[in-house]
Amino acid sequence: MLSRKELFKDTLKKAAHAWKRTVELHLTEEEANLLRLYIDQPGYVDLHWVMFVPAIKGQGTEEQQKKWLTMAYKFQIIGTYAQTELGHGSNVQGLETTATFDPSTDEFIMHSPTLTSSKWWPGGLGKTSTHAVVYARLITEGKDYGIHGFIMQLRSLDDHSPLPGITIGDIGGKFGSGAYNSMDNGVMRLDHVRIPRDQMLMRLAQVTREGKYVHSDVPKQLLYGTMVYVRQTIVADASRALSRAVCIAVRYGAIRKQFGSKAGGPETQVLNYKTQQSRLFPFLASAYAFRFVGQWLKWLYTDVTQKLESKDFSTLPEAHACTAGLKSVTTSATADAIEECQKLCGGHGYLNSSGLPELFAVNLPACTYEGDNVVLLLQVARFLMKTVSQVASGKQPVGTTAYMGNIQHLMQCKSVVNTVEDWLNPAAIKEVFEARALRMAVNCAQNISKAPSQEEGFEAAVAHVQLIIVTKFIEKLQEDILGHGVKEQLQKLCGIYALHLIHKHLGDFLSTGCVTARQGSLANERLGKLYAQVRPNAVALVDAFDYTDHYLGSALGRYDGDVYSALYKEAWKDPLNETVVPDGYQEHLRPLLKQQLKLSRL
Ligand SMILES: CCCCCCCC/C=C\CCCCCCCCCCCCCCCC(=O)SCCNC(=O)CCNC(=O)[C@H](O)C(C)(C)COP(=O)(O)OP(=O)(O)OC[C@H]1O[C@@H](n2cnc3c(N)ncnc32)[C@H](O)[C@@H]1OP(=O)(O)O
Ligand SMILES: Cc1cc2nc3c(=O)[nH]c(=O)nc-3n(C[C@H](O)[C@H](O)[C@H](O)COP(=O)(O)OP(=O)(O)OC[C@H]3O[C@@H](n4cnc5c(N)ncnc54)[C@H](O)[C@@H]3O)c2cc1C
Repeated sequence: MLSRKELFKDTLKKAAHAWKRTVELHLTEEEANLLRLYIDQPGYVDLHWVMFVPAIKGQGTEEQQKKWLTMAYKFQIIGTYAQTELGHGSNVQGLETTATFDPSTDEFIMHSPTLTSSKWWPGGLGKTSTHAVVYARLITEGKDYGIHGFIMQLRSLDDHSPLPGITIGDIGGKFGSGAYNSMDNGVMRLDHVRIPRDQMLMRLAQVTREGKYVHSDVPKQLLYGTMVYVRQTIVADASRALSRAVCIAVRYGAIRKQFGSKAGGPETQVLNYKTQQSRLFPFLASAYAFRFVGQWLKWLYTDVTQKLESKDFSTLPEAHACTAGLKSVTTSATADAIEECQKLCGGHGYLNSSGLPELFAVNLPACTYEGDNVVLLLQVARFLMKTVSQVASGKQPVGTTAYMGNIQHLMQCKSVVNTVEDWLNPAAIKEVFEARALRMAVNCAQNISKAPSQEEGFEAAVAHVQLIIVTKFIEKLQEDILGHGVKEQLQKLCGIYALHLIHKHLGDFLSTGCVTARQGSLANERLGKLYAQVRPNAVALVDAFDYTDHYLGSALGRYDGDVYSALYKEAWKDPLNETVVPDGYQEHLRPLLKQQLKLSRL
């Protein structure tokens, strides 16, 4: 119910309090991150910790890190990541802001040459950040060397006013009433602003005192390293958001009753309807699947980072493909699922007090920020096409594409499934996912020379990423899992995750010849049985996420199931209910009613 200004101020207050507690309690970085999660409101700190600090860590020299990170870690400065412009977001190489080296003063001149070169979107830029890593075209000795990162001070550390030559503001209200409106996404124009040469982030490339451009012996893609890092964290965010929505919808589904009473008996819990289960349980399974793949992705990222430190860049393309692909598939599925959970809760799901509208509005932009999901999947397609051509020339693929090495078998195999029970076999499931992904990638690679099709590449990328998620779920189940019967429940969810994808993408599986129509219908039959088996434990499976009522913020998703009293209480909190007769009655309602009354008496 807060206005934009109040909401923004509230975010500042919460962030300042969280930082105070972080310091007082000597929280570790991991604990401090958890604190941000509990605050649960997008704010400038996200950009400071998730992008500004990592950008300096990844692209700054040791000296630069020492200088800037020392201040950033103590919150003496607040930073953001200023890459996107009004005219270009996806196409990073198309950015227009310039950083022209002036050897006479040993400075860069930072400038926005056009309206479309205005920085547009960076979180925290609008009203909060004192500093930013600004991405701009480096020009020296008259030559344009493309996009590089620069540290800029934006606002005075004394009175917070923008420094000379810098025009900054907020870009305006965003989707939803609360949601991302707590964040001051900003616009910035630079008018020949001078910064010292040593504020260019110089780990990947340097400009010498004389103005000579020198590139280090590291891949230039490391410039995109911060985005790889954040995409990896977004997968974990998506799984959390999805599990919150599912928790609300499952708990409410167990409370809500409609129809089906026989001889005056109780009505049916909506969760018992098969249609409700077939819409909802795939989301429950996806929430677990995304959590497991997110844990694996975190491991992959750490592994790649360690390799990069010892100058082994071999796994960088795979890390890019995995983070880009998983970020896309998990955030798109999550946004769709939250919206569907709202429908699964009927009319009450549309109320703000259900918690679902806010959850949707906060998570929807994850499909766009940190790389539009379609653009990122096209990057995965590019990686797959390269891998296919390497396999064709005899190179053995590794990591998540290792299955492509089994090309002879996977291009021809027919699924071994013959009965409904056969679809319980993880090896049978994995084989059809591998065969589908490989065949789609190979078909796309073969067609590229004839008529390049973006959609074919996109679909092949989706198939590959879904294979990764299914595989990581299956691998998780090979680990020791504590708790009586827990593994069995997870096996059922794994089955649901994989089989619902076969159901959804049956066209792909049929057209690539991986499964027959009969096998497809056996998969559906198996899926129906799994839904029935999961139903008795559905509430326990969402309770296992261990969310407090406060964190869930939903009248429908309450742990105690006392949904109706909660909805009733929430309704009375609405400002419209502060007075019995509404504001506006005297000016607009009363005269109207009186006039109609007069007319009717004539
Ligand atoms: C004591 C301690 C106290 C600590 C206290 C802590 C307190 C804690 C408080 C808070 C913590 C917060 C908790 C964390 C919670 C997480 C919250 C998450 C919130 C997120 C907020 C997000 C904000 C959003 C920010 C943004 O959106 S930033 C902007 C993002 N922009 C994009 O993503 C742009 C997308 N476009 C691109 O990436 C590129 O343009 C492109 C599409 C990849 C194309 O690139 P290019 O033009 O160069 O073309 P290509 O020719 O296609 O590529 C060339 C080759 O490069 C390869 N490539 C491309 N990208 C990469 C990459 N990233 N890595 C590696 N390689 C890459 C590509 O494959 C090509 O290779 P080739 O071999 O085929 O040539
Ligand atoms: C809430 C939010 C926070 C953000 N925070 C930041 C931030 O802190 N810092 C920052 O720098 N940026 C930030 N951004 C910007 C964000 O990174 C960009 O919006 C994003 O990268 C998408 O770029 P775009 O807006 O240019 O979309 P566009 O590329 O213009 O996309 C428009 C449409 O075109 C399609 N499209 C584009 N290129 C292709 C292609 N090659 N092939 C096929 N289809 C294509 C897309 O799929 C999409 O449907 C934020 C954005 C949002 C929404």
